[in-house]
Amino acid sequence: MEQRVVLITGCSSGIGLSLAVQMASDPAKTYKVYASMRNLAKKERLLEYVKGFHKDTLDIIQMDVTDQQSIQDAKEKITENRVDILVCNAGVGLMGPLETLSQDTMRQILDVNLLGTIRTIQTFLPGMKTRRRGHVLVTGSIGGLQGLPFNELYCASKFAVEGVCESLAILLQHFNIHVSLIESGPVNTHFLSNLRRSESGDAALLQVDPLTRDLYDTYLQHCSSVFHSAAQDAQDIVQVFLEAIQSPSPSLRYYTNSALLPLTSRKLAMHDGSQYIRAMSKLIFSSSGPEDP
Ligand SMILES: NC(=O)C1=CN([C@@H]2O[C@H](COP(=O)(O)OP(=O)(O)OC[C@H]3O[C@@H](n4cnc5c(N)ncnc54)[C@H](OP(=O)(O)O)[C@@H]3O)[C@@H](O)[C@H]2O)C=CC1
Ligand SMILES: CC1=C(/C=C/C(C)=C/C=C/C(C)=C/C=O)C(C)(C)CCC1
Repeated sequence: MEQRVVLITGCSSGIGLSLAVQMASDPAKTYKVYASMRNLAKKERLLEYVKGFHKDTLDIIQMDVTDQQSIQDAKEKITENRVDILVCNAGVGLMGPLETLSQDTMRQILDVNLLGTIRTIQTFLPGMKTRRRGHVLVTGSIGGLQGLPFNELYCASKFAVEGVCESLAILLQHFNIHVSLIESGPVNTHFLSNLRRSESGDAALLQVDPLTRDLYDTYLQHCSSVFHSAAQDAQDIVQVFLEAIQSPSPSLRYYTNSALLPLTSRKLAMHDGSQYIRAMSKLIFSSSGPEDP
């Protein structure tokens, strides 16, 4: 049977790397994986994982999702001249009080997470439409479904990606193209160490009022304990990707961690949003307690 051609962005580490390794190592050689990364100097880690298995199932190519020319060049390296499964996974985190974020930092996050995802889809969508076949998968986040304090820009980028995918999914039904978001909570990857903080770092933080600084400290402690105690492994996320990829009728959303669902449904339980805000505030800041108005 003809191999299914897969392009994955952000394969230098984390979820992208694990997904590329798993798909390229499929014993039936079902997939031809183009594992893309913005910096090919980082390809050794991926090569170590696949060892000798990859000759006809893996190609590592350069692709920076913030650079349209680099996406175009990557497209031209796909010898099959088609992509059946497109995985938009590249992304960066950003944490810090909103008022400390520089214009450049905010632009960079939106450029990678939102516009990078859009550019990638724009480039490969026309081919899928012509062939009336394709599956676009995007690494979504709890931060795309509900607000997280001190993650305003990151959440804005991931909420926006939800809007792009949900809107496209309605249209693309007419082209037999599926869109799926793989919604993850915390995952043990390089995400936390790679995440951007405010450009001007500690100096900007010192300008912020003391209550915000205290709450930020509490959040950072909470976040690191959540990542240590409840984070999933990239391999768990890969299993959910494969479930979506192998489904004859893929859904728009897949949740990697059922523990997230109660919080997500709180958001919808009261239409004015108050229940979710109260629950999340209590979970994260319970010891600090909100000040009386
Ligand atoms: N880890 C988590 O807790 C969660 C992560 N996610 C999402 O998962 C996705 C993957 O992150 P994860 O594996 O966790 O973290 P990693 O930091 O390990 O991986 C991120 C990948 O994105 C790449 N990347 C960053 N900027 C660009 C760019 N301009 N062009 C191409 N690639 C780029 C990185 O490359 P480089 O090495 O060059 O920086 C890296 O390969 C992201 O979209 C993230 O938002 C969602 C929910 C939870
Ligand atoms: C408090 C709390 C949570 C906090 C999650 C956090 C802080 C997640 C951060 C996620 C990031 C940064 C994702 C990136 O894509 C959970 C686990 C939802 C549920 C239990 C209570």
